[in-house]
Amino acid sequence: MSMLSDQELLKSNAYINGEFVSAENGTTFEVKNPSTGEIVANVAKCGAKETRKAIEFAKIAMTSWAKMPSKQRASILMAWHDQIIANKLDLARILSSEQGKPVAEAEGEILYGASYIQWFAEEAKRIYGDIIPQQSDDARLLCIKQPVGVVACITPWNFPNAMLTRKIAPALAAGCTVVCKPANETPLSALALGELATRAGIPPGVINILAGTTAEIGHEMTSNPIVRKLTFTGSTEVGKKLTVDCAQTLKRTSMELGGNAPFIVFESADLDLAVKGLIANKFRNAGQTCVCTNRVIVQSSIVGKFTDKLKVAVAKLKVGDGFESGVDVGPMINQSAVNKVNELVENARQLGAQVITTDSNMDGKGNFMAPKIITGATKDMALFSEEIFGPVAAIFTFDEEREAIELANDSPFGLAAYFYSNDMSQMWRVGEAIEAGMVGINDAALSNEMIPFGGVKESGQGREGSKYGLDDYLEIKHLKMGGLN
Ligand SMILES: NC(=O)C1=CN([C@@H]2O[C@H](COP(=O)(O)OP(=O)(O)OC[C@H]3O[C@@H](n4cnc5c(N)ncnc54)[C@H](OP(=O)(O)O)[C@@H]3O)[C@@H](O)[C@H]2O)C=CC1
Ligand SMILES: O=C(O)CCCC(=O)O
Repeated sequence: MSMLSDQELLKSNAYINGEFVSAENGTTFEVKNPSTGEIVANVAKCGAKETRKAIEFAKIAMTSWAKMPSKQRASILMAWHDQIIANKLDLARILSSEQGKPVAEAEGEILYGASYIQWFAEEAKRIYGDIIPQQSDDARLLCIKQPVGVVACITPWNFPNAMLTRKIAPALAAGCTVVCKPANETPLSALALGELATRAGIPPGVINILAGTTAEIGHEMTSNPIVRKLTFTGSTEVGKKLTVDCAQTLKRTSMELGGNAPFIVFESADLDLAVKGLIANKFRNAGQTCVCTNRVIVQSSIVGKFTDKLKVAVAKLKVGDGFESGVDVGPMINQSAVNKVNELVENARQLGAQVITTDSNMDGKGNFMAPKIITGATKDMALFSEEIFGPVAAIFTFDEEREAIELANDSPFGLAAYFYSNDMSQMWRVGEAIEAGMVGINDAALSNEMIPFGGVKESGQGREGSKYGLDDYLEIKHLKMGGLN
């Protein structure tokens, strides 16, 4: 990658115990640019052996990392944050070249990812215990919080930087050490974070990063008794499997899984605001985000007006290579993602929906897909219940508020939900009635490091970010100090 100002950030070996090492058998796998199909790097293909070693190094590193005063841990985390900010452009270029999203959007992700490190560096100094009112004169009752242990982190390809920092930062702040498996499509952003961790003075073994033979790595992570917690972001199917596997050694788990976000537009809504919110939310990362709108649910009385405004806005989106200026929508991650979205669109068309493809000569070229609006969508279509994960906005209609809530909640998922209304009592009623971990009211950009990110139902459990985010990485221990008389 010639466009990097610091070539040392492009790492292709695994980051284990502070060093970049090849796989024990020397094998590699290709990481390709989804826009061009070009090979960006050949990355060390690790398996069970390398994972076991990394876990053992993480265990050794934890003895001193957990004991380090929290203020010192915080300042090391801040040094890592500062390294990331100083190298944000190179990190964005690496991210865009392996994931495809426009470079400006990738830079946004780097800043977003770094914000979790800053937040948890601050929170590291606020891990308080408790003193419980005593029950007798001769004893005092206390609670202290301790790191849960070595943490395994498995992350997806859609946010190769931020999904990892959102896990590593709270783990390290709590005093845990980590072994991370980024998606094989996008390991380079993760490995660059390893290089910057070394530069920031994060001790060897505290962060380990490897990719390769997924099933072997996953099996070692879920079965090795040293690992005390697994945190995962990805599909519900894999999340369920990992949860079952972790049950054998009763590891704690945090699961950030698939969504099926409803976006309800009530007749009282500011339609321009709703369209603006939908465009930013639905087409972010080419629709490949678990909090992207999946079902646009619009009150019948305004559906025509809303759809007209949406068509105008969608037509302005430019599809293309993330390195071209002015591009809003990059490629899909790979051909199978394109095929999956096309199948959902075709299913809707066959069941009577109209498909409006905006005028883009990029549609169907390689991994590119032009944004689409589907009108006349109904519950029997697969895209009502399946995560679209692509740039397709499907519009369903309703007549009454009760119907909108029923449609929104008619899903096993419950991650994000959005609605637009200018009726204050409706805002409270609907906000409380929707089954989701996060609800945006007249706002569809929920994510930031200060809010608890996570879902209910089959969208997972646990919360990332916010003042609650450390809890997933801490154990509460009771100490009774007796014999005081
Ligand atoms: N909630 C979310 O943010 C995401 C949801 N999804 C949804 O999931 C669908 C499929 O996407 P996909 O990338 O396949 O998601 P996956 O859940 O398969 O992948 C997420 C991560 O889990 C890893 N993984 C997969 N199987 C195992 C296993 N048995 N043991 C350990 N790790 C494993 C993957 O490795 P690798 O891929 O490298 O082999 C990757 O690092 C998408 O279309 C979308 O609907 C996808 C990504 C993110
Ligand atoms: O899991 C995902 O799809 C990424 C969530 C992106 C965000 O934090 O908004």
